[in-house]
Amino acid sequence: MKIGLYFGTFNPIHVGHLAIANHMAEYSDLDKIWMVITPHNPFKKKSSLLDNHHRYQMVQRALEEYPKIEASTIEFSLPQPNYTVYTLVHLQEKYPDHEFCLIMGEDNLKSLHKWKNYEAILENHEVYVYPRISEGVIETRFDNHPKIHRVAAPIMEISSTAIRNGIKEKKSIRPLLPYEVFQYLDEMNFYKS
Ligand SMILES: Nc1ncnc2c1ncn2[C@@H]1O[C@H](COP(=O)(O)OP(=O)(O)OP(=O)(O)O)[C@@H](O)[C@H]1O
Ligand SMILES: O=C(O)c1ccc[n+]([C@@H]2O[C@H](COP(=O)([O-])O)[C@@H](O)[C@H]2O)c1
Repeated sequence: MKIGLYFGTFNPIHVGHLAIANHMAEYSDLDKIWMVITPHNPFKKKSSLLDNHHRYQMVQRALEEYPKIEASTIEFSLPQPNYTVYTLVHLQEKYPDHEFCLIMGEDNLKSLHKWKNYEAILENHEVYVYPRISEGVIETRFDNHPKIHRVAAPIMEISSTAIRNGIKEKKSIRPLLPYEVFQYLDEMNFYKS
């Protein structure tokens, strides 16, 4: 099977994430999408980060109606911070019959040259990149790269940061979250202080 790995902190998962995952599941050659919840992105501070378990619960609840998309906890048992190259090696050893591809927004492509062993990632895996409005430029080394494929997915400018800030400021952010995620956050009183 050809699996698209959609890595993220998902603090929390929002409808922008879901729209991308669904677009990839429906309009690409990928058989399945695994949303990999990252305990600790090497480029991000851990402050205001909910426990892995809660972020996983929200991803799982958001995906109940999407049979082609699954939540993956594979990084929970790997060393932190989570370097994607190690996760990919681990997954390929565990599932030798699957072909793993990466799904990322243009914002991540702009920093890919700073990722640990990014050359090894590109040597062994295809990368599907969808448009996302963000600062910075894409390194010329990635222009016309044979392993990097552009996907015309919709652009939805929503971020988990804006959602967390909105909740803190007592704004309604309800349309930005899948309903089950909104319910969970609200019941648990997350991000309110
Ligand atoms: N609105 C969106 N549309 C498309 N891709 C998105 C959107 N928000 C996040 N992504 C992408 O989803 C992946 C996981 O994102 P992440 O969990 O960091 O969400 P985020 O909203 O950017 O979070 P934060 O604001 O906390 O940094 C990243 O590859 C990121 O580029
Ligand atoms: O491997 C790296 O060097 C590396 C550097 C920065 C980010 N990543 C991964 O990229 C993924 C997207 O992160 P995020 O927080 O933007 O959703 C997440 O799984 C991070 O661990 C990986």
